[in-house]
Amino acid sequence: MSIKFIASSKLPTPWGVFEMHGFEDSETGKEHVALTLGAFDANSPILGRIHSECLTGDALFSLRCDCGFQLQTAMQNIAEAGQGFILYLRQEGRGIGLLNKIRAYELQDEGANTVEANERLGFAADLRKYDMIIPMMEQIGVSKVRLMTNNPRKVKAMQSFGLEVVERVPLQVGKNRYNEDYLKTKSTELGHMMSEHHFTESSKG
Ligand SMILES: Nc1nc2c(ncn2[C@@H]2O[C@H](COP(=O)(O)OP(=O)(O)OP(=O)(O)O)[C@@H](O)[C@H]2O)c(=O)[nH]1
Ligand SMILES: [Zn+2]
Repeated sequence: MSIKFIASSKLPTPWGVFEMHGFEDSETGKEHVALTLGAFDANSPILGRIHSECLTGDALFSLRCDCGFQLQTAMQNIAEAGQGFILYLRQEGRGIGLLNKIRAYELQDEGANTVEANERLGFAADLRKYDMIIPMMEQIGVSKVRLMTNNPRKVKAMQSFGLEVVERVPLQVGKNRYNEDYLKTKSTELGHMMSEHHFTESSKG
């Protein structure tokens, strides 16, 4: 693996002033980011999120998915807890990239679900890998986590790297009429842990 820490700076946001840490993956050319808030004690579990890039949801306010809502809620939860981290991983479109995601959306506009669309384009449903988080977690000094996610793959990935997931904190926010089917497919075909009950609530850390 070829992840190198490059630099840190402040990142003021509506939820608080985070520290932003930049990393370079010389193998893929990807630039990953970690946000941290507060001072970490190595022995206590830290509230955090691993978030995969979604330009459409995170930056362009798309209602096709829940990504932007999850990111904002995670930042808010961290601010309320007074400490926490977000690893923002540049693996757009579950690893297929932005342009292929737009191709997949085109197929979804014609009736395919999110998994079928990937498969019709010749991709697996989820191409993401998480090994870049090992040096990122080491750099920010966190090894015990309360992980905000509904995705069991993220929990398993962390555990397989020797990181301790003390608790999974559900993050079910942002359901709307445009992403209802997408969220259903995530739950039935991608294994996401979602309950109807949580859809409308923001999950508090
Ligand atoms: N290929 C594809 N990617 C999508 C689609 N909708 C969203 N994505 C991508 O799916 C990824 C979602 O990542 P995360 O927000 O980390 O979440 P997750 O794996 O759903 O798990 P959670 O932690 O429960 O949110 C992002 O990379 C999005 O760009 C889609 O219809 N097709
Ligand atoms: Zn998204």
